[in-house]
Amino acid sequence: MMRTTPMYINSTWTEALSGDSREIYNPFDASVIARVPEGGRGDAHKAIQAARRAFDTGQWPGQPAVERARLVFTLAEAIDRDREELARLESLDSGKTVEESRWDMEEIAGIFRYYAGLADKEHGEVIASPFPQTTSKVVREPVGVCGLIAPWNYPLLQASWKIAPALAAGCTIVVKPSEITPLTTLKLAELCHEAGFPPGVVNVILGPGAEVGAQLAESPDVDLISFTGGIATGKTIMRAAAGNVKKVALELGGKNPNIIFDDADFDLAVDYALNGVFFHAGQICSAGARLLVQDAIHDRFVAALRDRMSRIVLGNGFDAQTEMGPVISQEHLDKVEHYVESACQEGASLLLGGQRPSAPELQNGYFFEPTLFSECTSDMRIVQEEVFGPVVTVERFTTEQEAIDLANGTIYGLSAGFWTRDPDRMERVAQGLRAGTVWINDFNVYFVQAPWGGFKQSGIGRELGRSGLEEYTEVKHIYHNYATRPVHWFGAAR
Ligand SMILES: NC(=O)c1ccc[n+]([C@@H]2O[C@H](COP(=O)([O-])OP(=O)(O)OC[C@H]3O[C@@H](n4cnc5c(N)ncnc54)[C@H](O)[C@@H]3O)[C@@H](O)[C@H]2O)c1
Ligand SMILES: C[N+](C)(C)CC=O
Repeated sequence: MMRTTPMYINSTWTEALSGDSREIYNPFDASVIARVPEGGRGDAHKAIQAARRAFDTGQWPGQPAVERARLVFTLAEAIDRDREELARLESLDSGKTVEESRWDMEEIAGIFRYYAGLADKEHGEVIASPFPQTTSKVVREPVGVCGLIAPWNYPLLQASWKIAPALAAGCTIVVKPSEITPLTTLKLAELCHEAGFPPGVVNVILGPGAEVGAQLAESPDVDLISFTGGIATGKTIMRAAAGNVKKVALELGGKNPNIIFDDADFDLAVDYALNGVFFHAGQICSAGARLLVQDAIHDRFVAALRDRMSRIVLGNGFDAQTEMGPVISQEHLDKVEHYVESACQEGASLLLGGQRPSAPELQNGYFFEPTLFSECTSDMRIVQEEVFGPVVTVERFTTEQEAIDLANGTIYGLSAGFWTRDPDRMERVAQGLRAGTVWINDFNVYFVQAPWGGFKQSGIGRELGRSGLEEYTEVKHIYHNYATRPVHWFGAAR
């Protein structure tokens, strides 16, 4: 299957100004599945100008919110209709199992429905003015032109967390998917076209982050940049955004602790420890890749985990029996291997995996075996840094406070989970953990109604929920004096 899809700028299908293109690969076997334009700064500039005009002429932001809601809802219905095609495209492009991609598409349609529903629920607020014969009200207005930059691991899901609320709020958008996984976002552009968004409201551009993404971050014509991706890129974007003090929303990485207390439901905790890590071969920002296990159950837990991990079925995401696909690219595979080597050198005990699988049918793809390290300590790189692969580390602890301190002992604070039957401990530990999401007796749960985002260096701002819509609005206070009297303060005889 070979697709060729141009970029989408000002409601027009567009090749790159340079004429350059890029091949897109299936991580399962490194085969070429598509060729797309490779945009550059000039293409980004064109898209930004289209979004700027669409915003400044007011056609979209000035529309009644119910009208915007109608179009966002129409888009949700189109996504729902084409969800199987979208899911298959996502799996081809990212290597994740088609079953996982189906969940993503269901969730994505729900995200557009949710924000279509919220679009006309913003009523503003009347303030009790301290002055007579005046009124004071607070309204929310769309922030303007938004640059939306998405990563490769959940290409359409992460883009939709931005696109749906931005459109519902009345912003105009320039979307940049990861250059290696653009296919579902291009398909979404087709669905936006079909839904009938006015020209310039939705633009999708492609190309390398350091050019196209950087142009979005730097441009004085962009009012807000919302970015999901790695911490180093996030910092670069913050610096670039300083030029015009644009608003910045960042969803960055995580090194998420999953704490197993000795009073936990043992079998459930083992089961969910696997769910916490191995979806999409561990390439999840919220992967519970850092297990903290209490002394009394440590050895039994590690043995049970190792046993289940050894039975994970690797393969093509389109095969029904496949449980885990490849990682995204050769470059990423090299990075995972490098972390595994560093963990061995630092003294972690490799209990399983740690290498590429030997099965002949997996040799063309970017596969890595589920990998388990025990005897890990908090000073190891493998414990502190995001590996973003099918690798889990186990640290041992004795007391509750020690578990909290270990859990909080990284620069990240995206999510955290813990397992216990003690209701008092549930409250204490949930309060002690410094993370944007805390799961008690569960892991890796997210839904559109609840906010998502990170403490510490895991990010700035929140996506999803009402906060996800508020990110795309400016607060305006309107004060009206309807009985203005002279004050004669300056230059008048008193
Ligand atoms: N917090 C969350 O909700 C969340 C969700 C998904 C992924 N992530 C994080 O994303 C990372 C993996 O994604 P990735 O490898 O695609 O990240 P990345 O930072 O390499 O790239 C993300 C996007 O930024 C673009 N980009 C790269 N350099 C840029 C620059 N200088 N200026 C502007 N844009 C630039 C890329 O082209 C891509 O579209 C992981 O760290 C993961 O934890 C976080
Ligand atoms: C936010 N989430 C869990 C959907 C994807 C993180 O990579």
